[in-house]
Amino acid sequence: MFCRKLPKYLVTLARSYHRTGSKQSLQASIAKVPDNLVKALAGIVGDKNVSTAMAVREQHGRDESYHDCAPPEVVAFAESVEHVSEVLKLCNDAEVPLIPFGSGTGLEGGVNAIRGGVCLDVSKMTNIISVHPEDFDCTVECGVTRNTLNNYLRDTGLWFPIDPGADASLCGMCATSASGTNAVRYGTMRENVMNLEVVLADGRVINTAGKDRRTKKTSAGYNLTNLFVGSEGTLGIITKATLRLHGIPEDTISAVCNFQDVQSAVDTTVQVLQCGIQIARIEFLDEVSVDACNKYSKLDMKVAPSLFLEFTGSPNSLKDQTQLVGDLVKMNNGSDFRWASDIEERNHLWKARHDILYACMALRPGCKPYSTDVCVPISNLPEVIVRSKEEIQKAGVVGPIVGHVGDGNFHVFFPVDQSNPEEVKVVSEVARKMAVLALEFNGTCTGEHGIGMGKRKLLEQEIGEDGLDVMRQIKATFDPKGILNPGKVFF
Ligand SMILES: Cc1cc2c(cc1C)N(C[C@H](O)[C@H](O)[C@H](O)COP(=O)(O)OP(=O)(O)OC[C@H]1O[C@@H](n3cnc4c(N)ncnc43)[C@H](O)[C@@H]1O)c1[nH]c(=O)[nH]c(=O)c1N2
Ligand SMILES: CC(C)C(=O)C(=O)O
Ligand SMILES: [Mn+2]
Repeated sequence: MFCRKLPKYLVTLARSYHRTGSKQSLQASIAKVPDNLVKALAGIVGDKNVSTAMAVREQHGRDESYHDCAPPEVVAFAESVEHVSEVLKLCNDAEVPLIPFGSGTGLEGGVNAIRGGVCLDVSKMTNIISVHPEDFDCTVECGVTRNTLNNYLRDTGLWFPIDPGADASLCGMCATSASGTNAVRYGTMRENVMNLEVVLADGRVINTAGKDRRTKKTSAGYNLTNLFVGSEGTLGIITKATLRLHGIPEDTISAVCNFQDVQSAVDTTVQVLQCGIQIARIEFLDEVSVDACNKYSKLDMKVAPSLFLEFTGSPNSLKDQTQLVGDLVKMNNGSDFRWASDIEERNHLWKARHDILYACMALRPGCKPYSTDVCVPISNLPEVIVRSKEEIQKAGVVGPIVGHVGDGNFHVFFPVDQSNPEEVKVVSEVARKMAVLALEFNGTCTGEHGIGMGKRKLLEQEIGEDGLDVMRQIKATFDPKGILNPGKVFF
């Protein structure tokens, strides 16, 4: 059976672990922890659910980003909220870092165990607990991915539209406040989460909106739900999410068109939104991204700044929307409107869009993605994109631009050779300048990928010293011993 009270020597080890300054002494004390901790962990989750094998640790010590792998000391797989709660009590008592792991598709090094400790993988918790079609909501366990949920929902005529491209876990998506190509129509995770079950650092289990509550609105006290959305595993482990569902649209048409320059494409986007057109998706690709996309996804688009569009609704509303958008495209000298109405053609187009990260990496085989993620008010978008492109060109690096431009959000996916520190430095500097530019234009350094390890300095610039102090106080309230994903969001 699991022993809840930790042996005294383990507690002492854990304390010295926290006090040690140098990396070497830190590692030395970590190295002694696993044998005992592993035993205690196995007592909770079972032998088959604990691993110290290097291959498993390495798999869990990195996400899809360029950040160096930082393997945890141990990986434990939870199968229930009780497991999560007991593991947290154990780590909290021993003051050992604990890093939640969803599906590892993050882009800011969120799962990297930069201070060692235990990785708690929650991907085995895959129950879809309830679906209420008449109320447009569902409740899922943390390991359910968005594709699994949408396959499950297929016969109900409903779907969960938040779509970060990757088949991420839905609670990982809560943890990073993910969004993607559908946000212009449906919002982000923030607007689509109604309640969360969260295990706190000391093992207590709370429901952020109260147990079993699933209302469309609430004014009951502080908004704990949205405090945990975007908390990146630093405040608690999300074990269940109650999510809003939406009706699958009656009809869908997609289109691609291209422009003479970046400015015209982005101006068109701004005008579409300012006209109040309820577009389902509007994505920008610059000529470098289009070229990458053509090569990787076997498309033959004109290599020019382009918009990928999607319209949904009744046949009549589709007619109105497409006509109006067509006029705006023409007004901005856009051309080559290509429609994709049959499902295969549409799927191919959007698959190409979702594969863009890999398409950009294929421009320089062996490189890892360094992704920027700034977001600005839509009216500032044309200037920020144009000036960002100038910075990329000045630095002489490959920097394809792809944007959820309907939200004022865009990325540069720099393929970066991690083994070349000079190159990493140049790319980091362009990314930093872009973020600072976005801040000057009333924007944020991250629209959807989160702070993780890569944007901690920028967070201070964005929120200000006092704002950051309040965030630290919140962290200390939820996690007084600082065991939850240490070194993320803050230094
Ligand atoms: C090809 C491709 C394309 C995209 C993206 C990735 C990739 C590989 N992403 C990024 C990514 O999919 C997104 O960050 C997911 O929300 C991460 O979910 P995971 O389950 O993989 O979390 P992952 O395991 O990577 O963890 C991410 C962070 O959340 C924490 N965490 C995970 N599960 C938790 C839980 N249950 N409780 C508490 N904390 C938890 C982790 O500790 C970590 O800090 C993205 N994103 C986006 O917003 N828009 C986009 O367009 C894209 N596009
Ligand atoms: C590829 C990922 C990082 C993304 O955010 C996107 O495609 O929009
Ligand atoms: Mn994105």
